[in-house]
Amino acid sequence: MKMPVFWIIAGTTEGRELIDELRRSNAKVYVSVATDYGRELIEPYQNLHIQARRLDREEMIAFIREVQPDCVIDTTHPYARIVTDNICEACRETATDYIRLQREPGRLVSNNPSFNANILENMIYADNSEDAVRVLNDKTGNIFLSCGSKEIETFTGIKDYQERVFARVLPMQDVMEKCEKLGFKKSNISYMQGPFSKELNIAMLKASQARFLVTKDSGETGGFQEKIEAARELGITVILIRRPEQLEILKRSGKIDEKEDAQQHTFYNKEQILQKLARDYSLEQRPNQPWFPLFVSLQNKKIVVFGGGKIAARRIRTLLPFDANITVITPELVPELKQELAGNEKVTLLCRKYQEGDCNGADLVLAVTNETQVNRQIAEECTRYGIPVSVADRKELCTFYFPAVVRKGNMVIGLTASGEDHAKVKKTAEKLRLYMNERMEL
Ligand SMILES: C[C@@]1(CC(=O)O)C2=NC(=C\c3[nH]c(c(CCC(=O)O)c3CC(=O)O)Cc3[nH]c(c(CC(=O)O)c3CCC(=O)O)/C=C3\N/C(=C\2)[C@@H](CCC(=O)O)[C@]3(C)CC(=O)O)/[C@H]1CCC(=O)O
Ligand SMILES: NC(=O)c1ccc[n+]([C@@H]2O[C@H](COP(=O)([O-])OP(=O)(O)OC[C@H]3O[C@@H](n4cnc5c(N)ncnc54)[C@H](O)[C@@H]3O)[C@@H](O)[C@H]2O)c1
Repeated sequence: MKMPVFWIIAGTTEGRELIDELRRSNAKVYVSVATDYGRELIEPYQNLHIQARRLDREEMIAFIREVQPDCVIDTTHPYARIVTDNICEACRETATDYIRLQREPGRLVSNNPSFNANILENMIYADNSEDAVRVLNDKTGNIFLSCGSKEIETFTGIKDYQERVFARVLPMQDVMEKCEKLGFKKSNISYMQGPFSKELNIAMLKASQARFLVTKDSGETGGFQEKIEAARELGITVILIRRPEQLEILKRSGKIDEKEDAQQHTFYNKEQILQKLARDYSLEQRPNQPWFPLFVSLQNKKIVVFGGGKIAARRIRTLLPFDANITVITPELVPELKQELAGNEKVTLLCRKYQEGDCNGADLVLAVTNETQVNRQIAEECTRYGIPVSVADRKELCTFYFPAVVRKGNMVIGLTASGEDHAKVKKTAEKLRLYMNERMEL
């Protein structure tokens, strides 16, 4: 059966969760994130291909034509409108299915009925930042912006903005420079990273003597509710910048024309989306299958081992009888092993840390350092060049498993529990060693 292919445009928690759900599936998963930081947040696995680059519309079209996904899953931020527009247009141009996964809009409800009445009375909807500025220019009193720095320049359109506007933005160099350049007073801008409690919101709104709070509907995990409740408690008017209209976006993907259909393309949680992917694109979750024992000659093959601790030592000892050329790259090596290896011309020791390119020319690689990030880089380098790699702290990154080896002469048993129970493998191997030594006449 054909393997389903998905292209996920990520960058949000929802996106990362979905990507993780596909780890054990039959799908081939392409992921695009905007930055290297976004890439680092994603746990790699074998059928996952990540690219960290902002694509424009034409590049998206080219990418879809190249990898031919069954559908494109847009998990970008609800307000990342330009990206969503581009994705939709690229889907329409290539006649590819478009699916949206996004955080559920924040619920403006509470168990207390007076809350709803109260907050709705004090709420003004704006279609976008420009619209919010228009509304605010008809009003007097201080304004607290909590809608990010991306469009903060629009708010310089507010009369007396240097006096009236207070803002809370992320503590990043470029954001600080931007705010200063736009002429905001230092004392009016708070550089802070969320999440923010209701109490903190109340304190900040009080300190700025705000009569208006401007916010986007960032959904429940975005601290939306805490802001709304703080505003309600202080009797402050909320200017709510609406989410870009879903229906309008979906129509542009060329995939729908009826309102009911819009619902079928938008999902608020991963369970719903996984059901759809199973139904429409034959997505299947695969149980963990046993790995096949492949016996290969290591004679004069080049094996590179990164790390020189307890585990690396155990594995090097296991490898020695198989007559490979072993290069060990590690700043430190356990002293007993150092002695054992001294004078062994099959072993080369390089006393330094891993460097990109070290795997070049290797037939087999063992990533056994105690630095997760380094092991991961080694795995990536090997995957790029098709070199089999075993990663001691992350079985998902292994393209082969290092087995427990039980040997007597040329009789070799390689043992693995398919990565599921290492302690059991060890115990079983010990029993087999005893059996081989005591009972086998070889
Ligand atoms: C067979 C053996 C060969 C060897 O290492 O020589 C081996 N692990 C052995 C022992 C062992 N490993 C671990 C413990 C601690 C106790 C425990 O977890 O119960 C013990 C027991 C001990 O050392 O006493 C911890 C551990 N292991 C892995 C992870 C990461 C993960 O699972 O993702 C973690 C968590 C690390 C952490 O938390 O940081 C991963 C792998 N270990 C593998 C091989 C590969 C699959 C083979 C299989 O099917 O098991 C695989 C998938 C990848 C690979 O490395 O190629 C060897 C027995 C040798 C013998 O006795 O002769
Ligand atoms: N698969 C297994 O059987 C198993 C069992 C237990 C632990 N582990 C995992 O294996 C890894 C190693 O365990 P250990 O007990 O040998 O650790 P350890 O701390 O004894 O040894 C780590 C070694 O890595 C080296 N190292 C550190 N940074 C390096 C770099 N940048 N480049 C090259 N070498 C570097 C150190 O010099 C040291 O020799 C850990 O990640 C551990 O979680 C695996």
